[in-house]
Amino acid sequence: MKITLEKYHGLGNDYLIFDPNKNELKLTKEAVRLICNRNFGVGSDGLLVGPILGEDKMTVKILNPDGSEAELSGNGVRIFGKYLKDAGYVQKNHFTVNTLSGEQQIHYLNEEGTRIKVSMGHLSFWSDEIPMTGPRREVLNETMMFGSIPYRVTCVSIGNPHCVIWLSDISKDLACRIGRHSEAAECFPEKVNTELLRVVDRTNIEIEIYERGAGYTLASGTSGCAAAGAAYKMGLTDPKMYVHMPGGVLEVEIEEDGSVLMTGDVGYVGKFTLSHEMVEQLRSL
Ligand SMILES: N[C@H](CCC[C@H](N)C(=O)O)C(=O)O
Repeated sequence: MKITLEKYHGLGNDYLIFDPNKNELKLTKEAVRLICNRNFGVGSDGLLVGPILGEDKMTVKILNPDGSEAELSGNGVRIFGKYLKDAGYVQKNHFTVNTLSGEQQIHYLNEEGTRIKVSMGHLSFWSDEIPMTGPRREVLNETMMFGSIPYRVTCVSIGNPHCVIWLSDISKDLACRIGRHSEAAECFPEKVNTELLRVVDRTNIEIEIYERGAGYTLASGTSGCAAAGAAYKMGLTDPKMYVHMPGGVLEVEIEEDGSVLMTGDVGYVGKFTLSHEMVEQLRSL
């Protein structure tokens, strides 16, 4: 049995694509963890399983390296959009991809499909839609304790849950120190992605990211959209801005109706054919 995986990255947020039309392997949580492991496996920030074809829809399952499934991944959907073009599944420059959180519109902005615009759906700050415990309210500028330290947080869903913390100074170290506490805080029944937000000016923000189910990453599309949405909701920025992350820059636009457009680059790393030994190990998990 031959298993091949294609590796892409969105601003350094790397994903492996497992195409079920080309690979026969039952993917258990343990198998996903091993494939994504940077020492014992191929290594990535997640796995994209698709296209799952049916009823003239193309669906992608988004799996974190801990084996959990995510409702949406901004970099993941952009990467998947490029794979669909590279693998010949689509010829048009504008089409729809189906995820757990709904349908995303993909627009190729160049012939190679390396620059892609995605309509990411709507932002919601309502606690029951994030989800968060406590009375139903919009979670804006609330004080929350992470690691016995108080932080002002704005929480938002864009299909997956986010906790945005506005600070004057941000760093990888601080993102990891806070993220370790916030990811699995009791008030987030489905856990949470955490972003540290620094507002540079009305059209530029900077973020550091600690992803649910993945930990620290160099970039995250949904995190970029969530942080941009929170900054705009707090009146700190214009609706269109550049989101600067350690891995690169995303363009994010918050539309009048609260829907979000995200534009950024995608890179192709290469194809991996797993060894017989690795395939047998995966089949045993
Ligand atoms: N870890 C996230 C999913 C991946 C998000 C990120 N890689 C992106 O590009 O949006 C979650 O569990 O909600």
